[in-house]
Amino acid sequence: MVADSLPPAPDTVTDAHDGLPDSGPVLTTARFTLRPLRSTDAEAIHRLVNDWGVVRMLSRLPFPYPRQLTDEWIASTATQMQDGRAWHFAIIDRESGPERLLGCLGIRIEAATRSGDLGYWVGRSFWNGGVAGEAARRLAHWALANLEIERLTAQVATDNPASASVLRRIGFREIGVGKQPFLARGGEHPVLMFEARHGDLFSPAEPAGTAITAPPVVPGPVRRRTVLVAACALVDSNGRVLLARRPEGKAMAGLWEFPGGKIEADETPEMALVRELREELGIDISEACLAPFAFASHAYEDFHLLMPLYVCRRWKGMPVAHEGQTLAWVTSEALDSYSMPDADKPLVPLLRDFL
Ligand SMILES: Nc1nc2c([nH]c(=O)n2[C@H]2C[C@H](O)[C@@H](COP(=O)(O)OP(=O)(O)OP(=O)(O)O)O2)c(=O)[nH]1
Repeated sequence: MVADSLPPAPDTVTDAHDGLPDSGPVLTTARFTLRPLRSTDAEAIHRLVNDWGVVRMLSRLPFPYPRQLTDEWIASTATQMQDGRAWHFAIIDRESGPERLLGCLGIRIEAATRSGDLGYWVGRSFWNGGVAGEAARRLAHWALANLEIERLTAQVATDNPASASVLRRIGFREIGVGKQPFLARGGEHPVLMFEARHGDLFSPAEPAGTAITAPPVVPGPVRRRTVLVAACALVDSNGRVLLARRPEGKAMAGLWEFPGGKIEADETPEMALVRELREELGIDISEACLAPFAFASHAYEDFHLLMPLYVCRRWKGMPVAHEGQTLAWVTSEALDSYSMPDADKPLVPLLRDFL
């Protein structure tokens, strides 16, 4: 269990009310459903969390944990989600027949640093079954792909090695030690601090430890197929560039890219861009408005990307996301705060100087 986890401190402002709209994202893993909390979860949550073994690892909870605080906290989660301040979920076991709540997890957003703090706990009778890892991995992937954050943080009490290894298995990196007040323990306690960014998280298919295993030594140059992709920096009259965030389910989900796509066999790069921008954004550009600007040549693990980048200042229509992407008009000063694919990184300073 992560120290800075759920539920919040008793003095947290809450909007207690009866019954909650069951709205908000619902995520699934192989075994569990992660869904927004309901007022009817209170009894199960209180029973599981009001346990010294659980509470001592959660920084913000008193012990014993009063039932009334559970109700207030559940009510507050809906408001926090609506305001985009935090996203809380119940971990529901789908295999158990009638709904069985195993624990909770959530992410609190720190807008100023574009980061989200991950917290979770699992009821004692469900420990050692991989519940926290499976749920936290899903939430971490979802958050980095869908929320306005570029990194995740988490803290674990130093006497909670099981939780630290959950984070490592997901792909979190340890970045230091600190101290946190733990209400139930009546004072400060040392914590390990963790962080994960795009690219750190292991995919569900990757066996734990993949990233730290030394790659096999391959003699000679690695041969990869070259993929041709045309991309375009659309620049508006205020000098802002349009970036599109790759949606969940695609490779590099959550990273921001220049609109564009693969060049088909019978296409020129310009033809591909005219087609892609119509399909992806619903805008019409003319080939004559595409100014070649720079190119990326980058070795990804499974292919080599060759990507000409064009600049375009004139088009017809208003860009609208047609393929599940999120769009953002970004000033040149803000470009650095958007995580982009590795291939794009050398292009950003060139574009910033140009704008
Ligand atoms: N459009 C675009 N693609 C980029 C950028 N940087 C970068 O590495 N890429 C990569 C991501 C993809 O592997 C490939 C783009 O191809 P795509 O958009 O047609 O492919 P995709 O993975 O989204 O989807 P699919 O067509 O393969 O289903 O190039 C960029 O700035 N813009």
